[in-house]
Amino acid sequence: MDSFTSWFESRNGTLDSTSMTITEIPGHGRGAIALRDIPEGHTLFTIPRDLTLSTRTSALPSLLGNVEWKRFGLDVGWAGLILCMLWEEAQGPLSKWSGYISVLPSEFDTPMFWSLTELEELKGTAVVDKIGKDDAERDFYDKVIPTVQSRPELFPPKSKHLHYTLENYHLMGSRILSRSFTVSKWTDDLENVEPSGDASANGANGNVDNTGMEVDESPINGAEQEPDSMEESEDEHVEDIDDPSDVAMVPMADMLNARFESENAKLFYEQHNLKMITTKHVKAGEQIWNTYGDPPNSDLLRRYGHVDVVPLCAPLTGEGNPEDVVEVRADLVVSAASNASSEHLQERIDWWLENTDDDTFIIGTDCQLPEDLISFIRLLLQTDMEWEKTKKKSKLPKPSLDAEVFPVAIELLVKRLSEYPTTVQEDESLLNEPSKLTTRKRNAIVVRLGEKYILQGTMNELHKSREALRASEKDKNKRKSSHHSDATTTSKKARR
Ligand SMILES: C[S@@+](CC[C@H](N)C(=O)[O-])C[C@H]1O[C@@H](n2cnc3c(N)ncnc32)[C@H](O)[C@@H]1O
Repeated sequence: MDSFTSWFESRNGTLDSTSMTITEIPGHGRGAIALRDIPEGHTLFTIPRDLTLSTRTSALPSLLGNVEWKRFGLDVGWAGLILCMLWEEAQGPLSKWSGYISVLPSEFDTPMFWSLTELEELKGTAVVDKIGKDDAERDFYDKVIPTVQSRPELFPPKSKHLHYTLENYHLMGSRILSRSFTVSKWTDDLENVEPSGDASANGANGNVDNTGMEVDESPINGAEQEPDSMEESEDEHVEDIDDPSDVAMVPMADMLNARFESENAKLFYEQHNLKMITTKHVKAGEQIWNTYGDPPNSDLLRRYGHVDVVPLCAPLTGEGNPEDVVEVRADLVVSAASNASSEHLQERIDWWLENTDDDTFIIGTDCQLPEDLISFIRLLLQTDMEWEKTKKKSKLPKPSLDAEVFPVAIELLVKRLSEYPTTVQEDESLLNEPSKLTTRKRNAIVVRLGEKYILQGTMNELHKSREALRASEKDKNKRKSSHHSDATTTSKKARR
């Protein structure tokens, strides 16, 4: 770490080494530890914008030329930044970022690098379909290889097999996925900024924010020092951002780990610098945590290779990630509803997709059926006459949980649970013997068990609501009939 810190400071980064140090933390890789009590609002380190590594700051896009950059499709997605990182690495000590690239991790526990047997453990979860290995491979062959072959003076043929390999491409992609920030252009200077890909304008005016790591605009209470003009990075994952030149690697800021609701430092950005500032008092010896936006474990595992396990809130009990979710595909809803519904569903499904674009429903740890799911089930259950009315009014069915919806919803949850090859009990007993599990297997079990807890919890909540509905209907009928017999008695009395 010493050589990295020296490199960082030699490039005008500043680090308060009396307050924090970067060190190995068991189970977390490297992380930042407070060396003393640090007040809220304290600047831990500062990164000049031009020390961030992106397609705005690397010289490669301008050397290649904007027209060629676009011709090879490097302005779309992450291929451009990955190529910049491969190229910077190939420059060795001549690269401005050599002291940074050399300390980036070369091994990952993200599912991108799992064997097929390991991936089997994730069957049924939201992870498997989102790994994106094939898309990355396509970009490598369609964009990177043709670019490299077109300019031997920039990419010497003998360096091809050393640096511009598919394996390295995946490695750089994973580094971006787990460590990058969103660094947009500084708004005040937008007009002065050259089109992206021109290194002369690079980095002069970018705003930074980590892949999942955040920055805040709100004033910091009790700030030891408060920068004049500061913005906080948005809680926006780099995967979702529109402009790929906003994706940036931020040396030092990416050394901080994160844990559910534990953030005590955050990256703020100013016109020329990015600053890591404490957002809470941090005691000596404590870890300094950034935030990755508290995603569900399925996303944490896919992007970062670890999971969060903390106490869960009612209606769930035990431990897991409170932000966990289960995805339920619309086609599974259709199959759960098929016994109870009309045979001609395709027209309704097409209408639903046209009107909502919703083909997946999300259930969270509150274990409540989402309104859009209830509305979709009701659409499938409508009589032909009701369906004609819905079409005419162009209005989604009301999301009310009625007696007809319950059996379909319960059937749906049973079907969704059966997509996992193991049961809750089997997973729990596997987790009870941690010494028999690899980290990857343990993490896969935590992800799938978290999803199953939600499905089971939702089933319990549904049974409770159904009982409550039955009881209230019974009550209503009772009241109706006693009202009826009262009325009969009264009228009999009146007749007498
Ligand atoms: C932005 S980097 C943080 C620095 C990293 N630990 C390192 O050694 O360079 C993100 C990576 O740190 C690790 N990490 C972060 N938070 C963690 C946590 N709560 N538990 C385990 N690993 C964590 C994961 O490997 C993740 O991919």
